[in-house]
Amino acid sequence: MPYSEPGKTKFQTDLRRHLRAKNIEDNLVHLICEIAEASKYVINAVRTGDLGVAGTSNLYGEEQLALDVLSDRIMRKRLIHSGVVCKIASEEMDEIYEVTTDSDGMYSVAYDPLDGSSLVDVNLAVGTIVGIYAGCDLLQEGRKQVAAMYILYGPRVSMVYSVGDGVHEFTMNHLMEFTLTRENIRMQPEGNIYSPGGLRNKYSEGNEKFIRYLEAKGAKLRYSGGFVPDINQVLLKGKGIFMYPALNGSPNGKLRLLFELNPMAYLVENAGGAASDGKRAILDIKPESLDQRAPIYIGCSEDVSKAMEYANGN
Ligand SMILES: O=P(O)(O)OC[C@H]1O[C@](O)(COP(=O)(O)O)[C@@H](O)[C@@H]1O
Ligand SMILES: [Mg+2]
Ligand SMILES: [Mg+2]
Repeated sequence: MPYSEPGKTKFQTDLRRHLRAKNIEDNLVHLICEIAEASKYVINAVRTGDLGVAGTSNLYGEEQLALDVLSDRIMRKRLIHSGVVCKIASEEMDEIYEVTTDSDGMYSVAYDPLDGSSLVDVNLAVGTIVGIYAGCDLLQEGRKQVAAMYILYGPRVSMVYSVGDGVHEFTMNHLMEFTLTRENIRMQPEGNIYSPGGLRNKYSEGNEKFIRYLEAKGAKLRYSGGFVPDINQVLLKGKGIFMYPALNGSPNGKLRLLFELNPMAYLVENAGGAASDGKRAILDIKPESLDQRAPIYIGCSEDVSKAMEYANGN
């Protein structure tokens, strides 16, 4: 048999090897691999776990499913025992969890353990979203993230990550290992897919006009109601826009800055796309609270610029 190096065959590059080539701290390599490991238990829970409610609610007052609670516990335990995390914030926890006060070489992690969990009862794709910061401050602008990733639990399990040096997709193989499937994903300037969240009868006139503009240029509607698969489609096809705008009665839209928007904005910007709340880049918003929400337009840069023009009534 011809010689092949560990972690790399003619067909496969594993995640750890890919990360090691990125010239980042060993602790960060370890952390990203630990999160990828945790996702194996989350997918197992999604595939075979209890689909019922947990009987509790999260800090947004939303009813938690048993799967939300279990996925959160799986992620949290893995992060606590990773030895490289000082603070953890989760969409399903009321407060920041402090693992240690020692900040030396440590990271903080904000995550949504099971995004789109209301879709599990109809067997649609869901995901886990993660943003990583160096040190122990979680209330920083998203631009300060040193890494972001999501795991998509679809017909296949895939993982997309960036440490600021390209955006890369890995897919879980039959041994539950993540192997490289697409490297240096890039978005085109303009797209032909649109994914509009929120009740249309609560859209502003500007947002309505933007939808009409997209339809007039021949863009196709593609909205599953799961942020991870919807973003994954826009990002991997490289052409499209996802939006969850301000709505009448919900000026900050629905999606959460720390747990959902910042990691996705980091990934999309690193792939050459853009993400805005209608006025400024998502990654430039300084969060004031854990549960902060923001409107979002995210995807191809020219489509996002156009959305901002319409949102601001130009
Ligand atoms: O039901 P809507 O209003 O279309 O909202 C869909 C959005 O809400 C979410 O389900 C919110 O996430 P959670 O499931 O983590 O609460 C996103 O995945 C999705 O983009
Ligand atoms: Mg979510
Ligand atoms: Mg969630």
